[in-house]
Amino acid sequence: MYMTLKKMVMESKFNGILRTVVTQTFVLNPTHLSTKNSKCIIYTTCYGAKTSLLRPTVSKLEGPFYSTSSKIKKSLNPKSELARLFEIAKPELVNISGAIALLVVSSSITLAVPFCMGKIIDLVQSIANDAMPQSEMQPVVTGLCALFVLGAVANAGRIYLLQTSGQRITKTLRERVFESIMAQDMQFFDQSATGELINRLASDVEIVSGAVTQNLSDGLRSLAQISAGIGMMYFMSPDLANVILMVLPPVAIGAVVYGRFIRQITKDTQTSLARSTQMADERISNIRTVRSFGKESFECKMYSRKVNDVLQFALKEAKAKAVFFGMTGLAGNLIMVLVLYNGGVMMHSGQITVGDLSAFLLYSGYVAISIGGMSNFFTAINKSLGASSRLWELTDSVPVIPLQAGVFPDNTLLKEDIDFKNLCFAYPTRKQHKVFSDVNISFKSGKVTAIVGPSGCGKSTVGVLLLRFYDPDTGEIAIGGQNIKGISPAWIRNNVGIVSQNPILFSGTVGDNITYGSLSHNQATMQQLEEVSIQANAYKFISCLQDGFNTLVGERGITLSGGQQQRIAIARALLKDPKILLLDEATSALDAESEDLVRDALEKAAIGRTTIIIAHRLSTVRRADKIIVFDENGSVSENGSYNELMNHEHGVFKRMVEKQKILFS
Ligand SMILES: Nc1ncnc2c1ncn2[C@@H]1O[C@H](COP(=O)(O)OP(=O)(O)OP(=O)(O)O)[C@@H](O)[C@H]1O
Repeated sequence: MYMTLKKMVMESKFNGILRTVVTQTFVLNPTHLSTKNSKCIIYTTCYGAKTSLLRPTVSKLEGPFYSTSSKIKKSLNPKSELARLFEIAKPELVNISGAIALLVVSSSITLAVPFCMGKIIDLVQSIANDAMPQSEMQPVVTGLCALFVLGAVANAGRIYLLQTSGQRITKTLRERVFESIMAQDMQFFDQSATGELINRLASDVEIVSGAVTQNLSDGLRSLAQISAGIGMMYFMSPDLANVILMVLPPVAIGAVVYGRFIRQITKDTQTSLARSTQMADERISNIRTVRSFGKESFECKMYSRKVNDVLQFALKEAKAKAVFFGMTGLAGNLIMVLVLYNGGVMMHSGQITVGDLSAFLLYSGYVAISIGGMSNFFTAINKSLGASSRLWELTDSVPVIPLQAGVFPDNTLLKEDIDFKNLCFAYPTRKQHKVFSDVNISFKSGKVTAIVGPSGCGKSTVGVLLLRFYDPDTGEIAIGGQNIKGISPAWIRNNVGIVSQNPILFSGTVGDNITYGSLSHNQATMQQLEEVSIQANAYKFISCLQDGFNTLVGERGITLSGGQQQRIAIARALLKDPKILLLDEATSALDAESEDLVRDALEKAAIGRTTIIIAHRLSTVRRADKIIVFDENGSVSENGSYNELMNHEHGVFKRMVEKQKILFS
């Protein structure tokens, strides 16, 4: 349950100093709010620029004080969908305004053409009847040419400004969406497909930014031409103009129906496009599995099915588009016929001149073409509303575990023990399956603790809870007695070095991958790189690579052996000099020599650090100071040193060791 405080006045003690904090509107999520002894304890980020833990000694909350997540969405997004859409163009307001000003210039010139043409036709007729000298024509033609050049320059300027603004909006929107994706809770990633998210970044963003720049400009031009064209028609002949207006109401009604349809179909198309991208992404990134099963043609068929879904939506859209554009085209042509017929009659009775009728015809041509332009604009805006609602879903969702909120405690806290107290937990996507029910375990500071147990008992879950990828349902995890819910997750992650069974390296160089562990803006000196590589037993092999630290590792580090990847991962983890080490069975699946090198590096790294080994094999735990044994239900069945556990005659650990027939030296 989220809460929004409209106004909060609060006195807080922070670092021993009493401070008064007043916030206007601010949103709390449930992890930030708890009550203790009837006093409100609020962990928040509202104090100054830095994140802080505010423990108010006196707190007074002034209403309204309301809750529920839907409320929050409303309070965060009071604007209409359309207003939100145009809000993303705000930073480009100057350029877009400039483009609109140039549009006014070029459209005015375009709209003046029929009027001038009408006058020229009447002038030509007068010259032909010898009522005027030929020389009258020259300044008119020269003036017209100058006007056209000005129109062309204005048009070019408009297009340049809009194109560049569109690209910048696309960039900003992509950044915003990517940032929102990066900030989401792990639960979000458990539920979302990578390909789908990539599709939002690539395709939805493009549709949205195109609509608020290029399409907006084209739409405004069409709108200006329709209004000015009709205005000029009224100026020249109100009777004839009235005839034309008969055609517009059915077009407007059709546009509303069509707009709604397009909005929905765009949502459906983008969703099914996302599904096909997701499928392609998964299969291409796992091509080895596909190939080893010989499933290439099967996958092609599956992909074909997915893109066929996209095609079906596209066909529906095409039908609607065809009807609507056919209708607007017909409306335009009807306008021309009506003008010709009624205008001809009026000219015959001397109500208008041939020049006026020609000008009127050109204006009706403009209006007809502009109705087509408006149809395009209308389509684009509605498509964009469909695509943008998928983007707002992402940017609006408030993560339950924010990346930064909470205190950054003094690093001396890291010298304290880590305790899991009365901990109950189930993964949010599998609520019915309890991984832990009332678990109590502790990790002694500076010591090595190994966790063993059958597959699926929750060993790795201990690590993800410590890293606050998820919060426990009840109970707490404390460092030095301080509940980590009040500590910034960033602080915890900065101080935990992780080496996992399958370390993921990113494409880039060896140096880039090690530097990824840096806490100072992704930067490291060559000396630092060398130091951590030596500690990780990686320096020797890196020096033998063709380009040393500048050697490219390929996607996911594919060009390196498993042992080399692990040692780079150890160097990466050591670069931030973590006080806590989380080793998720980092020595499995290696040959004996590599395993020795990795194990030696890890043993050196563990010295002086609180180390947690998630042991999937029992051979790795012998040197641990303490071993925690989980049963298949995630309960602790035993704990103690290796020798203590092996001395339990019918102990679980001893049975496990014997069962696996592991030989210890
Ligand atoms: N992200 C997740 N969403 C839902 N369930 C999960 C998730 N991750 C793990 N689980 C489930 O939680 C349980 C504990 O998983 P965990 O990975 O902690 O076990 P483990 O003891 O480390 O297993 P193994 O030794 O096989 O790696 C398992 O039943 C697993 O299927």
